[in-house]
Amino acid sequence: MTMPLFGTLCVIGPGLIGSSVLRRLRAHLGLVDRLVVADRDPAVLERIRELDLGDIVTDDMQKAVENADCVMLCVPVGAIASVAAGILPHMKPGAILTDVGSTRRSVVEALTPHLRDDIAYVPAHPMAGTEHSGPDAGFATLFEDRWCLLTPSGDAPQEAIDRIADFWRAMGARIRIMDTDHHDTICAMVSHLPHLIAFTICGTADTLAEDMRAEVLDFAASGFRDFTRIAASDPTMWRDIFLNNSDALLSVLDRFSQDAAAMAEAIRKGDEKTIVETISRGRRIRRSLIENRQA
Ligand SMILES: NC(=O)c1ccc[n+]([C@@H]2O[C@H](COP(=O)([O-])OP(=O)(O)OC[C@H]3O[C@@H](n4cnc5c(N)ncnc54)[C@H](O)[C@@H]3O)[C@@H](O)[C@H]2O)c1
Ligand SMILES: O=C(O)C(=O)C[C@]1(C(=O)O)C=C[C@@H](O)C=C1
Repeated sequence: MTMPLFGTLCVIGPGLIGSSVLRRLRAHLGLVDRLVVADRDPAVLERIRELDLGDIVTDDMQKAVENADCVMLCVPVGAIASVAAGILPHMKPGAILTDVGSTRRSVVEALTPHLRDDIAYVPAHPMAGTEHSGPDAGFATLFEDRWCLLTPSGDAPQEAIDRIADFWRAMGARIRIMDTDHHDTICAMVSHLPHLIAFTICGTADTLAEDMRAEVLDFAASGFRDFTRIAASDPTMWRDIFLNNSDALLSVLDRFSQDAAAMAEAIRKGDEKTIVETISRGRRIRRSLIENRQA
């Protein structure tokens, strides 16, 4: 790995993910020479200054990117293409544009018309996070042992792909390169559908409580608590994810609904074999996640 990976790195949107990257870079000196940090929210910038996570901290996106060797967009997926459109004309020739967005197809389609021939675009999605957001939520070890999914287009130069892969390895992540649609289907299944179910089940429990005029959530013990941790996540981020990965999400939701209906049918009929098989399969899968260090 050539050091530094980037002379100047510009991070736009230093929330949970962006500030975790910045913290890691502050903890492992030498990966980049200079950190420029930009956001549209003055309170976020103030916090980044207090935490000393940037060498230059600004709300001027165009100035922020002009000397950067790499610009990393860490804003919600619904804002990635418009922020990219605003900064691309001001980036220096030969620089790399990357982002950490949770969805790919619609973001790439909206962003591609703004790309320049002399800027490589290498999207990278770290499969790591928490239900918290903002600059105070980040931590330097967030990406350790987690997958980072790179989805470069066929036009992206290999050198830029290698550079972004090296960057995420330095964040502690394991790298997998995959196709855009493949990415969206996988993430719909393992990330977007669980969030949809978690948000919805909290509402279902709350409505039941209203209907029964009784406390329901007061008695939510660890099953409900563990299952719904992710329902505390940020509404803007998740609105954008659901709307930007709607086809893949609706398709896996449909599969899940069929499987849930099959389980309901087994319970209705008293079909013990199907019930036990479904539970045992779930248990096996959950245990294998722990063995793969992803849980
Ligand atoms: N939270 C997770 O678990 C997670 C994991 C992997 C990837 N991601 C992706 O990473 C990105 C950031 O997520 P996060 O959880 O760090 O979000 P966050 O809410 O913690 O931070 C987002 C930051 O972007 C800024 N921002 C929003 N719109 C902007 C705009 N138009 N111009 C400039 N700044 C703007 C906000 O002020 C905020 O500081 C999203 O695309 C998300 O899908 C999130
Ligand atoms: O662990 C959590 O709280 C997360 O929501 C992290 C999580 C996920 O669903 O796995 C959320 C969105 C991402 O794009 C990647 C990771």
